[in-house]
Amino acid sequence: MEAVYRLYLHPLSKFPGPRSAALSRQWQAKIVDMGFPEREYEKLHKVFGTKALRIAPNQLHISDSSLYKVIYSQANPFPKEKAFYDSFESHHTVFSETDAQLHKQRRKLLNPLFSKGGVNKMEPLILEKMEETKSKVERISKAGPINVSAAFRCMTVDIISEFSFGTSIGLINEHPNAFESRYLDALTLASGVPYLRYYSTVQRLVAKCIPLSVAGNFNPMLRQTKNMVKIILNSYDQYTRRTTQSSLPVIFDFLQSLPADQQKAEAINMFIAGSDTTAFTLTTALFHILQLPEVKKTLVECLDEEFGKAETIPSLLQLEQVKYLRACINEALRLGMAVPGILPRIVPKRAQPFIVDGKVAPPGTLVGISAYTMNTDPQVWGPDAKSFNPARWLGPNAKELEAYMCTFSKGARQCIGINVAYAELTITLAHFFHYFKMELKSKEFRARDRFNQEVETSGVWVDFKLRQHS
Ligand code: HEM
Repeated sequence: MEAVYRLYLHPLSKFPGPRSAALSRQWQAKIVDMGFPEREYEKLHKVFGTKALRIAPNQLHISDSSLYKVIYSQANPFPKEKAFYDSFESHHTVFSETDAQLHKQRRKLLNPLFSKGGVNKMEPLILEKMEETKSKVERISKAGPINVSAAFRCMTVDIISEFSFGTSIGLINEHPNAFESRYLDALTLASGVPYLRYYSTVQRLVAKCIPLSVAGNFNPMLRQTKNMVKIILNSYDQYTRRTTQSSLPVIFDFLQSLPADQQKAEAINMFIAGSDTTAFTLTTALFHILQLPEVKKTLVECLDEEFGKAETIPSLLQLEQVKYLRACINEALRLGMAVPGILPRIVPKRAQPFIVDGKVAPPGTLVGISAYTMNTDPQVWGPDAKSFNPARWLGPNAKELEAYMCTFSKGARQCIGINVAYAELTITLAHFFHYFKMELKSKEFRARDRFNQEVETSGVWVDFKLRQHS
């Protein structure tokens, strides 16, 4: 009976899509499990000739980019889907809050820390951690290529942990001769499992029956996740017992009006949102630039000029003016989107119906447009939409293009860490391309979408030699 309803009578029955998707969420779970659902949805949009593909009994995957501003708007965005964001178990944090008013209040508390001025204060911290990473790369690269994905993950974890709660976890130098850390797998688990749990009934059930505190006693990876959370919680205790003000602002400074458990949840959440995302973009940047000799040459020449002008090293502000560096960063963000998939939203009850592909999607329908759809739309980016081409950011319509790049999402729920991410990307890429001669050793770059993209364990390997500067 339910099957007949979903196929023929359901309000979404007029939207095309695979029959199994209309019948149950199992189809979508299978697609997610394949590793990169956006590519499958892209094919199916073509097969069914639609801009609104039914991918679950109550869900549409939309490819009409003109609707992005409606769904993810600044003034009146469609609300986040509670079940999806609850699966991250960071209830009521700025990321997971589904109530618009409560979200606004929380975001207001955090905005000063993440403003351009706030983030500029982080420059010494980013430089310090980048230098630590660079020195280690220089030392261990004599023994062979380095997995840059792991190196950048260690670096971004150390930056964000210090930024979020005032204590660096210390992954860069955890292992003396490699970028290896027992916490990297734990981080993968912490950031990817909620997504899988949302789609898999079995995982959901296991998580419900066996809390992390118990499961951690049996599974080594879960034990590390538990330990990682413990470090964060200890850092909060250290923060409350501190006798002097730390030189850099930390997240807790801005959350004093909240109960302790909410401050801790926000710090854990920030730590997960802010580490692998930037590391993935840095890895993407290296992977593409090192394959394109002309791009690499132009970038290095521009950077050499900027470093040559500076008395010691160029500041973040100076590096931000290097147009070709900015173009490479934007292109790495566009193609290397760390969060490529749909961010699920619910169609609200409003005076104007929500019309997509000429049909009404009724209130309560789950909808979303992915960064993948927006960032690779040939109508916007041209026939080379899937190629790495920094020059596209140097033309007269570059500002216009920014409106279509949705790597950080848009509107009221867009990423709060944009300035942090740009600062890390700018400083790291500038120093790495100025100081090192790099050669890509990996032939391919395999990643899976688990809400955040994860580089597969095979990694991305690069040979490093120090460049000679006169
Ligand atoms: C290249 C790096 C990054 C990318 C691509 C990225 C991407 C995103 C995206 C797509 C969202 C929207 C998620 C949703 O609606 O479900 C988001 C939200 C968020 N991001 Fe980022 N992010 C990055 C770096 C960071 C950093 C460095 C931080 C913190 C230091 C951070 C913290 C957050 C937070 C707290 C939210 C929730 C914002 C809200 O709902 O108000 N992100 N990010």
